[in-house]
Amino acid sequence: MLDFLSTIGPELGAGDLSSPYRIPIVDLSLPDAPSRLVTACRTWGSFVAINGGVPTSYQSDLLSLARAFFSLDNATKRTLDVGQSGVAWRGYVPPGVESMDGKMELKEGLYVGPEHGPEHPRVKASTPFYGPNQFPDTTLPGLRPAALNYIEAVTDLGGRFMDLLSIGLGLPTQTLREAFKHDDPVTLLGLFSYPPARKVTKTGTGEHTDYGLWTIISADASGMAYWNEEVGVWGEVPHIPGSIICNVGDLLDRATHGLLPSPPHRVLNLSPHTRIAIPLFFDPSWSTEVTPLPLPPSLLGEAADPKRRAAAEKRWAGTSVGEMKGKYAAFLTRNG
Ligand SMILES: O=C(O)CCC(=O)C(=O)O
Ligand SMILES: [Fe+2]
Repeated sequence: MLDFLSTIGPELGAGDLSSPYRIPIVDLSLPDAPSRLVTACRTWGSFVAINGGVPTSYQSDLLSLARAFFSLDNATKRTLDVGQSGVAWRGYVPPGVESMDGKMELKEGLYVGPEHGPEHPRVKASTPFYGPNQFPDTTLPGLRPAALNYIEAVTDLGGRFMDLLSIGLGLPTQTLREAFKHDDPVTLLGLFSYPPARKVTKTGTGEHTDYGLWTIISADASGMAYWNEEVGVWGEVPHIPGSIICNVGDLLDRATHGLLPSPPHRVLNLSPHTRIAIPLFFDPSWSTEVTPLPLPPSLLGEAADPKRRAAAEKRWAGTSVGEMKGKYAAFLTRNG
């Protein structure tokens, strides 16, 4: 893969709408949304959704409350340290702690999720990603309700993406929703702050792929780019207020026999302002038996094309989705 730093142009990071390589926009209110979504995912592994039905006030409220959270003093933020939450992985992550590519990242974060009380069977069983949230209720009481409203609306949207994808792949509408048990998805929301990079060598989030099915992102500025392996270019994500960025994760790549690639991506904030992004990681139910999807024969034929299959196997090698069997829970405990 080309190093993205060698492809950097003056427009990179500015979300240049005239760039020939940018992630396609899919208007979810139009009848051709299923086919556009599938084409975008097959080409880029990602798309920018507009008219998705998530109230724009939910996005803008949570983006500004997240910004307010990160401007709190360090001592206050550290009282919510993610380490205190154990396997639930909910709380504050200071800058420099997480790394996607082994290099120091500028990002700081607060992980939150749907509320699960102490009596929830998965909390009692110490299931990863289930457990109490750590919200700054005293200093920022609005953050909890804004995050919970946003999680609910975006989780619904994730299910809708599944339906559109089923239709676009020529399958009955409910196929993917049922295959991944999306009445009971595993979700986690990251609230992330990316200070200005100042140098192009300092990524906010280093190059990586996402593990699960979809990552669904609202952001208040540009800075995100996806790698297209076939063309060998970075595709910039245009910043359209009110839009929602979505990308395929490794599990959906594998479940679609490699037809929808999980794209390497990174965040590089070259603007002089801090960028806030709120990705929701949308995964199957914990109890899903994950198997490759029953795609129509024509698509299975395309996926079996030797060149395409070899590229897919290269992507899967060394990831937890390489061996596609067992419950979703087991995937997380394998190398991811
Ligand atoms: O901040 C973003 O826009 C996305 C971050 C990301 O890629 C991730 O957390 O997996
Ligand atoms: Fe990611």
